[in-house]
Amino acid sequence: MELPAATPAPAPGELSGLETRGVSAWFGTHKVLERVSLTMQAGQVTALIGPSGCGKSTYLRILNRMHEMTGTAALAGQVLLDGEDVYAPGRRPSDVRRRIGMVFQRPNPFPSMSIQDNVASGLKLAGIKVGREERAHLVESSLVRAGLWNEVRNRLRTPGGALSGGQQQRLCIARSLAVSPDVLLMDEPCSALDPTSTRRVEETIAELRGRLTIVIVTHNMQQAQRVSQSCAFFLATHDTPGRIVETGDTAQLFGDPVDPRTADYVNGRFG
Ligand SMILES: Nc1ncnc2c1ncn2[C@@H]1O[C@H](COP(=O)(O)OP(=O)(O)OP(=O)(O)O)[C@@H](O)[C@H]1O
Repeated sequence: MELPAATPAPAPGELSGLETRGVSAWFGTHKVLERVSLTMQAGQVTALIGPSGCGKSTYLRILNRMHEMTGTAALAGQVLLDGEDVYAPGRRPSDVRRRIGMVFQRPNPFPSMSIQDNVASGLKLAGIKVGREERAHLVESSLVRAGLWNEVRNRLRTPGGALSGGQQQRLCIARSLAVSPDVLLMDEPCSALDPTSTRRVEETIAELRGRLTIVIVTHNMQQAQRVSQSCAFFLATHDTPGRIVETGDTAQLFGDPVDPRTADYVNGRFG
């Protein structure tokens, strides 16, 4: 599947990269991640792959401080956005979540709210006040960047819930983009979509590359290869928590993996 070329990257220094150092995680006494260190390059798409239950979603939720919303959750290690610890004392989780947005497995627009209000709701939730004109501009530019503008420009006041599943997912991407995040986390964003909608979301990801940093969890090996430049393979066993087995350039990890467990997984021999 041919995807459009990435837009030219902004000047170096304008984009934020993300890095974790020795991140471990628990739910109660159950340790689910073990010392995960990973660099997610600014402006690139990093795919997290691995069998069910190896901790990919937990890791993603740690990156924007959603993990701590679960009562029993604990963690150790560091998450650095532009070199600064997002868990530093005094740093507000809501500020972190504005800079590091998230798109979920199932599209979750506000169904009875209009398309334009859905996009603008991200601003409201983040406490960002804008005038009417700027709001309209942000709604349009966010929908353009999410690849949805042409399909909805004549029905901005109709409910978000009336869109197709794929369009709803792109609406959720637009909602995230409206607050100008540095990083967009995507947790299996196409798993509830048909192949055509999946392709459209993948095109959107390709168009966003170079404009912000993207981290995507996917079970779809073809998708990981189509959309990402870097890849991390997670694995947990019956009695050991999830950890990274191998990380690197996507083409290399799929074409010439170093670890035999990576080779088995990317070639569909388990998981
Ligand atoms: N809220 C929770 N409370 C307790 N345990 C949890 C919770 N969320 C996840 N876990 C456990 O943490 C481990 C990792 O789960 P996680 O969802 O991060 O894995 P995953 O690799 O994303 O799986 P999948 O690919 O199936 O989504 C699993 O053992 C899971 O049961």
